Amino acid sequence: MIELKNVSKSFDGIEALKNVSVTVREGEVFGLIGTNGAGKSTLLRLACGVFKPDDGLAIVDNMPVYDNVHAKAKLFFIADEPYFFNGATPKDMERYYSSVYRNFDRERFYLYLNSFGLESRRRISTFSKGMKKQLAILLGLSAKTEYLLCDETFDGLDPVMRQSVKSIFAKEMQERQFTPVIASHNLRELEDICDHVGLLHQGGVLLSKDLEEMKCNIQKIQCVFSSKEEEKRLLKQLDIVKCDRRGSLLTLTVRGSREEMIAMFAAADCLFHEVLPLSLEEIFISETEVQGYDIKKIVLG
Ligand SMILES: Nc1ncnc2c1ncn2[C@@H]1O[C@H](COP(=O)(O)OP(=O)(O)OP(=O)(O)O)[C@@H](O)[C@H]1O
Repeated sequence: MIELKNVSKSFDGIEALKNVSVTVREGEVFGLIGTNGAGKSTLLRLACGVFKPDDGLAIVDNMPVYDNVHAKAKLFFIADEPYFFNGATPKDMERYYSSVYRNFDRERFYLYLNSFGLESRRRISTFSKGMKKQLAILLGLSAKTEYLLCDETFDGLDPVMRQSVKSIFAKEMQERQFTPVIASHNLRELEDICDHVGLLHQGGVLLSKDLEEMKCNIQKIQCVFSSKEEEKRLLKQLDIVKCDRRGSLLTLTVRGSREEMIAMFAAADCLFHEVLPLSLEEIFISETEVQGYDIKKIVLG
């Protein structure tokens, strides 16, 4: 488990994080979302012991991580601009990380490299930005650390690559203790990947919740009512977050459980109704609205 307990960090008077507490449990994919400058990189750097908190504690598996090689050996951090040695090839980087991480799986690294079509002896400086990100992910996965901290690593990966990385994450999570933490400024980049999402805003945590838990509480329903009267009657009973109308077709975002909605709409006089899946953005709109925030001003959809 990674625990940040009341951590604060400032840089020359700029408060990057203020009294932030976050817990990342083992075996879940933790998404960290926030706009540019919200404090995501600072939080990840505190979590992996690159920075020392001004106040509070960063703990990995019950060990303070700063200046602690045992705790640090459990983490691999992929920076937003991955660092590679000057003139290095993927093979050179493999050699380096093999010497740093004692469980580094060389065989798997070359298998991954091959399946991603990256050449082991080509200079990394000739790779595209996306290829560099892929390589950083493959090095991080092959290091076999329990925690993989990814700073904007998914942003900019093409859909096919995202899917491949997602499947590898799922496979690794099945095979061993593996907990990825993925920071992004874009909710869509985290869609379908995360089990838990923490929202950072102006150096503080606005919310930190399980996606399943959030999904249980909000539903999207498309429906056509048999009459205006029936529409009015049912809408009055619902806790509506959003209502879009196209002719007689209504698309409603409503607070409540799926079972509750199915029962209400089945009992109502509808010509048609269907409960649909919600996007992460729609869930966040509802969650942050309760706290008086406009999500569109906090993160980019
Ligand atoms: N080394 C540093 N020196 C000075 N200020 C810094 C440093 N690192 C971060 N900051 C400041 O701390 C705040 C949080 O920055 P941070 O990089 O953690 O945000 P972020 O959420 O990762 O942003 P982005 O999405 O743009 O990468 C910003 O105001 C930034 O200017």
